[in-house]
Parts: sequence; C-alpha cells; structure tokens
Amino acid sequence: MGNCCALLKSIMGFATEEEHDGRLPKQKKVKVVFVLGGPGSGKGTLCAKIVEQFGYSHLSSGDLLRKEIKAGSEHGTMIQNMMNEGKLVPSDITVRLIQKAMQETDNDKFLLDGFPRDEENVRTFEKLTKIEPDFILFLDCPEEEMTKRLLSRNQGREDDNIETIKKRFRVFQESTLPLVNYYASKGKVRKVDAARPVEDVFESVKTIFSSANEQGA
Ligand SMILES: Nc1ncnc2c1ncn2[C@@H]1O[C@H](COP(=O)(O)OP(=O)(O)OP(=O)(O)O)[C@@H](O)[C@H]1O
Ligand SMILES: Nc1ccn([C@@H]2O[C@H](COP(=O)(O)O)[C@@H](O)[C@H]2O)c(=O)n1
Repeated sequence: MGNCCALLKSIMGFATEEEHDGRLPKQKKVKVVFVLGGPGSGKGTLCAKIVEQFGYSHLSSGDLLRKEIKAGSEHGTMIQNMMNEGKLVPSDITVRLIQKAMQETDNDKFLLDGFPRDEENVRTFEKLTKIEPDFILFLDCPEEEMTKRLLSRNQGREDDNIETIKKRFRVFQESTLPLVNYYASKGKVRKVDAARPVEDVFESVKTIFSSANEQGA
C-alpha cells in the first residue's frame, strides 16, 4: 500500500480497495443484520433484546448522528437541521460513522438499526465496506400505532413532534420501503408484525435469529 493511501486511510478511517474483500480493516469478517421499520416501530427496543440473547452489537445510525451533534463536530449543525426536518443526512457521513463504530467494536456480529434508509445509503455502504447483510429484520407497524408510541416516547427527542413525525413517515414510505421491497425480492427480508406487545414481537424475532444461527447465516 502506498504512503498516500495509508495516510488517507488513517485520516478517513476507511479501507483501501485492496483491503476490500467483505472484511473490515484488521481482517475482521463480520455478520450484519439491517433492522428496518418505520419511526417508532420498536427497532431500538428489539435490538436491545437481541443483543442480550444473541450477542450482537447494536449500532443505531440515529444515535451515532445524535452523538455527532452533541460532540459539536464540524457537521453537527447540518445534521441537527436535517434531523429536525426528518430528512436524511448525506450517506458519506452516516456510513463513515457506522464504519468507525464497527472498527472500534470488538465483535463480529452487528445489528444496524435504522440503516440503510435509502438507495444512496446502500450504495455508499457497499462501496466503503463491501459488506452484504445476512438478512433484513423488518418491523411492520401501522402509522397510527407508531405515532402513538413516538408521541409518548418522552426521551426529549426534538424530532418526536407531530410535524416532523409526518415528514419521517413520508421519507420511510418513499425511500426506505422500496429498499425493503428490493431486499424482499432477493429473499432477504424477515418480516415481523410489530404492532403487538414487545414480548410477543420478541418471540417472533427470536425464532428468526435462532434459525439464522442454525443455518450459520
Ligand atoms: N411493541 C411495542 N408496544 C408498545 N410500545 C412499544 C413497542 N415497541 C417499542 N415501544 C415503545 O415505543 C417507543 C418507540 O420505540 P423505539 O424507540 O424502540 O422505536 P424505533 O423504531 O427505534 O424508533 P426511531 O426510528 O424513531 O428511533 C418507545 O417508547 C418504546 O418503549
Ligand atoms: N441512516 C440514517 C438514519 C437516521 N438518519 C437521520 O436521523 C433521524 C433519526 O433517526 P432514528 O433512526 O433515530 O429515528 C432520521 O429522521 C434522519 O434525519 C439519517 O439521516 N440516516
């Protein structure tokens, strides 16, 4: 590897082409599950339970972006504005945060919560990491139920207000659902009815992860 590439890698924290073979730098071979669903469908709640029972590490793209805002990073204000509008942050920023978090986590199994959100997220992730997801866990929930949950979440999130929630639903319908359909056409989606009590939803999720374990997926 040339000095220039090594320098670029150390600054940007991403792998050079010759290191791209489905592994992260340091030759880490990883399993990735994308956890998708509308805002308030219960992704974070379910991920915490999957971590406990199946030993995955949970990376929420929304949380990583919120950390950037808190840290006062150079992109912080832009990220904050996008989030308040329910819009998607440029993929390059989100993917590099995910990639860095994966590199810093001593595990080979990751739940990517709320990622990818659109086609550009997918393209950038594939380009920078060369990782293909094992499968997509899709939490299916009606908007009415998700709205109720978000409005009573009470975690001080600025985007949990009815105006922004409507915008987030639109982005989900227009940009994320087509992705879910695309992965479904490749047989990669495991869909769960998320409108039930948490423990019932988790029962279905457990079956999916146990079966993935058995198949070595
Ligand atoms: N099955 C469920 N039944 C009732 N309430 C739930 C259920 N799952 C999650 N909740 C509650 O709904 C709220 C939203 O859940 P959570 O934060 O897990 O959703 P999310 O999909 O991660 O949301 P976002 O995409 O906005 O980050 C939380 O207050 C959580 O406790
Ligand atoms: N891949 C992503 C994920 C999130 N965002 C932005 O963060 C907001 C909150 O996301 P949650 O998953 O925590 O609900 C979301 O509305 C987007 O503004 C993003 O841009 N890209």
